[in-house]
Amino acid sequence: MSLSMGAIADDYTGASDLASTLSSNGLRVIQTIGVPADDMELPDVDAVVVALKSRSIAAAEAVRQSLDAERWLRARGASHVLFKVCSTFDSTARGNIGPVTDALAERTGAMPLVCPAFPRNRRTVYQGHLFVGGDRLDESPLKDHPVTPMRDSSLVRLMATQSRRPVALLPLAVVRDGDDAVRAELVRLRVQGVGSVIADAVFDTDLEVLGRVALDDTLSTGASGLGLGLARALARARAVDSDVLSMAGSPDLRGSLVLAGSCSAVTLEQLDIAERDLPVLRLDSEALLSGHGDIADATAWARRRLAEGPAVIATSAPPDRVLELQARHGAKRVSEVLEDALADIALRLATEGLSRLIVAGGETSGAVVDRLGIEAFLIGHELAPGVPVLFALGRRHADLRLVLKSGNFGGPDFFVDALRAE
Ligand SMILES: Nc1ncnc2c1ncn2[C@@H]1O[C@H](COP(=O)(O)OP(=O)(O)O)[C@@H](O)[C@H]1O
Ligand SMILES: O=C(O)[C@@H](O)C(=O)COP(=O)(O)O
Repeated sequence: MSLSMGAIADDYTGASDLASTLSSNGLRVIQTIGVPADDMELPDVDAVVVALKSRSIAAAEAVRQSLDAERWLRARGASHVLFKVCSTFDSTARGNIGPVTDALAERTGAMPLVCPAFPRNRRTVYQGHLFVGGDRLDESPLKDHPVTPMRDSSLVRLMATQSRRPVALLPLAVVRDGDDAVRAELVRLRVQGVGSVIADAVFDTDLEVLGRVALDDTLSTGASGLGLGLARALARARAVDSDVLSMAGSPDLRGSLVLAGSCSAVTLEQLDIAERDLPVLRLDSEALLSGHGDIADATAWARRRLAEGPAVIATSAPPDRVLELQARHGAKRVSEVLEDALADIALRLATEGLSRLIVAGGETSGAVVDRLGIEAFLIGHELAPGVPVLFALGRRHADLRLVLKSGNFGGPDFFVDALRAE
């Protein structure tokens, strides 16, 4: 197996978002959880997306894991590697987008294009500013994210704060002039000693230009939009066929569990709507943090519901409640305890036999998939932009179908629609 491209994703929902985009744009794709063992047997694919859980860990550790993943991908023939970050550039002043991009770029002498645009989910970049729908990033709900609150929309500024290397902007006007104009501008920037280049992109056609040009170099950093550009360029060059699995099976909803740890405005609304049709248990986060919460009770509640149909368990809360809890217990501890609680419930119920598991939230999905010990996924069809059905591969939970939903993705009826999808 020689890969056309590889990708390193900084969280699990981000990885399945990218894998889905690569798959629906013509590549055969597999997603692995962590860097696979050297002897792991993989089907014949064009791209491997290595899912890490490195978005909010210490920068040095994120760099170490990413370099490990890169080594594995290059050893399997990937001449281009995409470092997949969030389309809302989730990161802190210390990283990890800058430090990881620097380390990967230095390994191969790359001057990566950096572009988190994902127009299908209304993330666009203009004059280096990131927009979420009609709002600048710093005025969007991402300003209240529990782990990585985003308080600036200038990607040049954000990247410059995190990176050791000079950062430049590739404006939309140049992208619109096409491949040759972009190539000429990149030569000029390289001569000036630029280390990475924030690229504007508003439509998929902009990302197609960026994808074609990015393949001249060894590395790029971006979200699924750049993945789309890369996949279309590779699929055209190699005429590969798309091989998307569909979610086979009956619409029997027994054993279908939804776990939500995302506190995004989108997930909160999806939960409110799901509650009209589905049994929803909202965990008492304060009780869990002060040691009085009972995971066994929640598991027993779900077990009873799952025998009849679907069940939803959530820790999700609005920004004022998140801040209160974090002020009392510390943000890191809150995240750890609540992610652990949902992961524990997932493991207990999966061991007894679940048919479907839908998880909302990137960090939360990471905690759950790690606890289940799943090694890799085949990518099925897309339920919503960036949210595919995943089929567990490997030694553990191989019959389980999963959906890992980024907190901000999916329409208002996502949970009910995802459960009903065949
Ligand atoms: N009630 C709550 N209060 C504070 N933090 C919470 C609460 N419920 C969940 N969290 C934490 O918020 C974080 C949400 O992040 P994540 O799962 O990545 O969602 P998203 O995809 O929306 O970013 C997790 O670390 C989760 O444990
Ligand atoms: O690029 C995106 O927006 C997603 O793929 C993603 O990474 C979202 O992260 P979470 O919101 O933490 O799931």
